[in-house]
Amino acid sequence: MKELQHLNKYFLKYKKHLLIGIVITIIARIFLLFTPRYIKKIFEVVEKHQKGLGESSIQSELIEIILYIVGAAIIAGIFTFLMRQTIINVSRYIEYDLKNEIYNQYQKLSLNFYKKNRTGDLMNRISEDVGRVRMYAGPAIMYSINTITLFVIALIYMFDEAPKLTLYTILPLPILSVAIYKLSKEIHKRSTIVQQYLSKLSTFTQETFSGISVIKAYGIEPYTASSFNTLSEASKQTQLSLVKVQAFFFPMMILLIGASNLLVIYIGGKQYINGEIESLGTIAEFIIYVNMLTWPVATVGWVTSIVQQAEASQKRINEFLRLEPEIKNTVNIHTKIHGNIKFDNVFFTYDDTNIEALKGVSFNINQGETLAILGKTGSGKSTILDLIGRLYDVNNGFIFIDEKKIHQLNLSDLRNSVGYVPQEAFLFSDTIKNNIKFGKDNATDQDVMEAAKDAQVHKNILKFNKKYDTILGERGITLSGGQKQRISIARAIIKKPEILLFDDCLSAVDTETEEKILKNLNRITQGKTTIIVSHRVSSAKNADKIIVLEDGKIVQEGNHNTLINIEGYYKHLYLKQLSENTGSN
Ligand SMILES: Nc1ncnc2c1ncn2[C@@H]1O[C@H](COP(=O)(O)OP(=O)(O)OP(=O)(O)O)[C@@H](O)[C@H]1O
Repeated sequence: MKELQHLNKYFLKYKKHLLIGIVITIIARIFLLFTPRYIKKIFEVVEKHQKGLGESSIQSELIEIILYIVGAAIIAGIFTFLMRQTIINVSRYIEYDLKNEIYNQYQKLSLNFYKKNRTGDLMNRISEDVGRVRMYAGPAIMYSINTITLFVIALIYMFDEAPKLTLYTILPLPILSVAIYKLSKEIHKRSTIVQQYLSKLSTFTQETFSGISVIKAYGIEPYTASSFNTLSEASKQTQLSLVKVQAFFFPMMILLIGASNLLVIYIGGKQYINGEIESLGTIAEFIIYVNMLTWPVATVGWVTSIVQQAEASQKRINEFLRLEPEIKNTVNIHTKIHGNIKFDNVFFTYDDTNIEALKGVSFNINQGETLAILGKTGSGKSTILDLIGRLYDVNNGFIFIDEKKIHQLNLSDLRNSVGYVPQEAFLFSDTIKNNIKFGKDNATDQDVMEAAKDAQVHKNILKFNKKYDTILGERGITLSGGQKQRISIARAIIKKPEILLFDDCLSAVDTETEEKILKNLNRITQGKTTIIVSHRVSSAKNADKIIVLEDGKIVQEGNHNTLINIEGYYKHLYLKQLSENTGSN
């Protein structure tokens, strides 16, 4: 129960609802327990009739009792409804709060966390694990209060009436409870395996459908179909094995209720014959008690297993909730960012791969200047951009923004001042307009259009039927690589940030469009600090400063005019691309 203590703060938050729920449960059970006692009274009235009491008085007594029974049942019904409305509702509130807590924590955690944990696992903890914890926060608590109330009140009545018969009646109940506990555990074990297979099946189908064009192009449909068959066959077997155990549940309940009923009739009958109990009504009353108590007793086993599952799930949830984000904001006051950037002997190694991506990189750019970074693939270009957005912290050396060490800046101010266009454009399944506005929520339609024009994608958008309201992604149209890149550029420039980072984001557009975009960027980025990572000299040639990286180190530094006159990577690339262009003209 240690892990579940995490929920105490929520119980405290909803204590009023819970207390009302508990009181309502107790009232509901008290009214429910009226029925057996009145049934006994009916027997007694009939017995009186046998002893020769007047017909009309018996009739009115019977009608009175029946009215009591109906009245008690209606009240018990209303309170049972309210019981679910309070306690189960609390569990839904807690489920909502817990999901939000986990989601907010996920958002705070750094990129490394996402690399170490699979998306499926993150999703499971926020959906299935929270679902199991909810079963503890609602149904488990409700059934426990229910059982305790019912048991205490019923046992008081029963002992008062016939102590010996009571002992015999409740004898099989602990056996039932233990049996249900064992069965619930087995059901849980098997349903976990069923769940695993279901998620394997959905991952498989999802991947197949996402990669359907590759599958069709390679003609491997029969192979994927047979893999699917094997997987679904295994899944079917796990389902069948689960159903087998589940099938035991009700027969076992019926068997044990039957055994208790038999004991009541046998022992009660003997006691009646011996004169130990006065009325046959007592036996009828006890049979109803047995039937009333069986389900709550069965739930003791069920609830125990729910609590165990919830404890295990909460443990998994707590593992993530206790994680401290690696990148933390330590500055609460706002910091204005101007855009002077300085790298001072920066070293950076990726945790998971142990790859040393930057080895003593130093450079600086003043506010409003443009820096181009070139270099072979894997030389560390994107890493520099990630470090400026503080997606990672450096291992050694310093990054200064406006003469302040980067970790001395308010993190959200820093990120709000950065417009980042990643190497692989990521667009949401939403309208084109919302994808562009993503960087600036309050942007007007005019702003969106301006940004799209500057990114040279406006004309393309107008060709779609619904123009800016065209839905992208799974539910909508698929864009070409170049169109995606340009929408991603529009998203960054609409923000009008102080620092713009372009990570090889013109690779999929033709050189003519590239030229136009660069011309627009030149205008837009006046006064803004811009870093362009590229493999093309055409993107770099107008930059105030160019650096060439090789294996995490700066090997060349200068501007276009100086670098084309020095032997090295830049001149080599320039000549190569020049000859390619003249060749193609
Ligand atoms: N998220 C990551 N986790 C682990 N290693 C990484 C990660 N990103 C990059 N690396 C490694 O760090 C090195 C530098 O990568 P980086 O992406 O900065 O290079 P790049 O110059 O931008 O390459 P490209 O031109 O192909 O985009 C590479 O060896 C790469 O394998």
